[in-house]
Amino acid sequence: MSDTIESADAAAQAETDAKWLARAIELATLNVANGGGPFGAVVVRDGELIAEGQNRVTANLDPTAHAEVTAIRAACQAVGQFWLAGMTLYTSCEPCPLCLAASLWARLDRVVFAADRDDAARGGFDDREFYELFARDRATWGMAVDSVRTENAPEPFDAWLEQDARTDY
Ligand SMILES: Nc1nc2[nH]cnc2c(=O)[nH]1
Repeated sequence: MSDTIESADAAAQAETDAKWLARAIELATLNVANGGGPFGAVVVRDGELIAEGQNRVTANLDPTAHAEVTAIRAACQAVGQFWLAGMTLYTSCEPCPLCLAASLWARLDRVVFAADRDDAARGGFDDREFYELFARDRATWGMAVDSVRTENAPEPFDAWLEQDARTDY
């Protein structure tokens, strides 16, 4: 590809990214006005909006209802699949570890964010704190994570592997 075509492609991509990030940021700010957290996200495929999401943690009494997770759930419902390969998640803020893992599980092609974990920290959110936590030994966490390996612990996986009709994901 020539340098000219490459830079034209990059410019078009930057314009597309800016457009969808603007919508994600708009959703985030609207959510604050409605009493929710300052996070919004959209899922896009081939230039088409598939789904939108806003943070619903306090509204739904659901600590996992982050904007990205809400958008991923809505997108999966919209396309009737549990994977989002070929799609991009645009989010108003860097995904926290939960949202990043959800993006990996959803098999998204790409994640694009505007504000970052430092902006979130300024707002009083623990995103950066949790990234730092994952980098440390679990023994240093405030939450105990204990492994109790019972004799039958592997049984569900035996059942899974023996299940010919299973749906892999
Ligand atoms: N990226 C992101 N970080 C958060 N931290 C708390 N809630 C959220 C959310 O919805 N999205």
